[in-house]
Amino acid sequence: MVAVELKNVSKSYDGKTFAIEGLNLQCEYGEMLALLGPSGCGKSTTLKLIAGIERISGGQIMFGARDVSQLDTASRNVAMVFEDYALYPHLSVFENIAFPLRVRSTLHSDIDRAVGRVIDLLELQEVRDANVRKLSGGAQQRVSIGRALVREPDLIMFDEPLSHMDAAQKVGLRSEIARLQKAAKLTSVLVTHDQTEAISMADRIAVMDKGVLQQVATPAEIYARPANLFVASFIGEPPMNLLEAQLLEVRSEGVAIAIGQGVELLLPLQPYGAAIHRASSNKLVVGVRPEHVRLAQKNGHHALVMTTPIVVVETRGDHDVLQLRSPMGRLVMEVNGPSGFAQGQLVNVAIDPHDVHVFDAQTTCNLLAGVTGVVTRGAQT
Ligand SMILES: Nc1ncnc2c1ncn2[C@@H]1O[C@H](COP(=O)(O)OP(=O)(O)OP(=O)(O)O)[C@@H](O)[C@H]1O
Repeated sequence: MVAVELKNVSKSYDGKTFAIEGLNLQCEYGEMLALLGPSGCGKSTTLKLIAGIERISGGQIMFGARDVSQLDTASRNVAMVFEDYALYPHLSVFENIAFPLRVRSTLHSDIDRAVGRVIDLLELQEVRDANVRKLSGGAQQRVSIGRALVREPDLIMFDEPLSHMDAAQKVGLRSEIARLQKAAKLTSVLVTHDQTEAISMADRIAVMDKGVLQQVATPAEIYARPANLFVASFIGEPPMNLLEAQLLEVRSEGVAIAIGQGVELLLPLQPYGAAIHRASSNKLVVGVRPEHVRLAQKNGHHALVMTTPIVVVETRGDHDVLQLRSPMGRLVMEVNGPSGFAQGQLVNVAIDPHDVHVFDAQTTCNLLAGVTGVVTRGAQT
């Protein structure tokens, strides 16, 4: 069931340019939806429009069957969790969480019960009466989540909630928020520029660029089938290799394309025999994720093997990232570490046509976007 729906929503601050344009988006009950994109893509504006902090310039915002487009923040029952916690530094954990209820003049006994329940849920019993200033960043953020939860909001919005944390705190709180969100079936919107955060916490991700929604899907779907070149290059670390290519011809055994300096690759007829007709010209872009550039196996049956020099070796602990100068163009590949590879060494790499993504160079769309029944590694649509 749809909890929040944005119908053709637009927002212009200056009456000339649009910070948000024609946004259609739904968040289901109990779902965590992430708004993900680079700085300036419009995710904070979208959050403010949903919360009622900013007014829409066009379209409609629905909470269930209720049109809230013209309602102020107080009438929307939305709670916010900010990156800087926004706690009252002179108050205890208990009093910070109780604050929204005290403002509403809730009965003392009801406050004790409601705050106690939230403190249990967040496992803050041991620091219940401590001053929030004495807590770690992670614990402070849990208190601010508690303060949001105690109001029993219809929607909870997380605005870059982990930005102020160090790497270890991030990992812990990421899974903690995800656990809470699932346990309490919180309908929530997460705003983040960090793909790891979105992928690890959200049920679905809405990727935005320049105020326009690029794709909304589960993390697995987005990874396996990015809708366009923007999503392909934004999701994945190291980013997907994107190589210029050309359509040669459709043959009985596959769709022949030439990549870079004429390296021929035969794409499988199913699904490319039909999908290639969606291309607006013979100019294509082929995407290969670094983990899909593999070391060729001796006596292996590979569709495409290239011998390429290693230009750079980047050691990352459990894996190494190699930069290669291949006839296809510059390629980044990921191998298990420590790999022992060195700069200048020649390496035989293989690419499986089932692993590649093919985009229309002009429209930037994935030729398989919206094509159903195709099994891509990692996801089935
Ligand atoms: N109050 C405002 N007045 C005028 N323009 C604004 C205002 N807030 C945002 N904008 C503009 O709207 C566009 C979207 O900004 P927004 O802050 O929503 O993006 P964002 O993705 O959240 O970026 P960031 O992560 O940097 O906050 C940008 O071009 C920004 O300059």
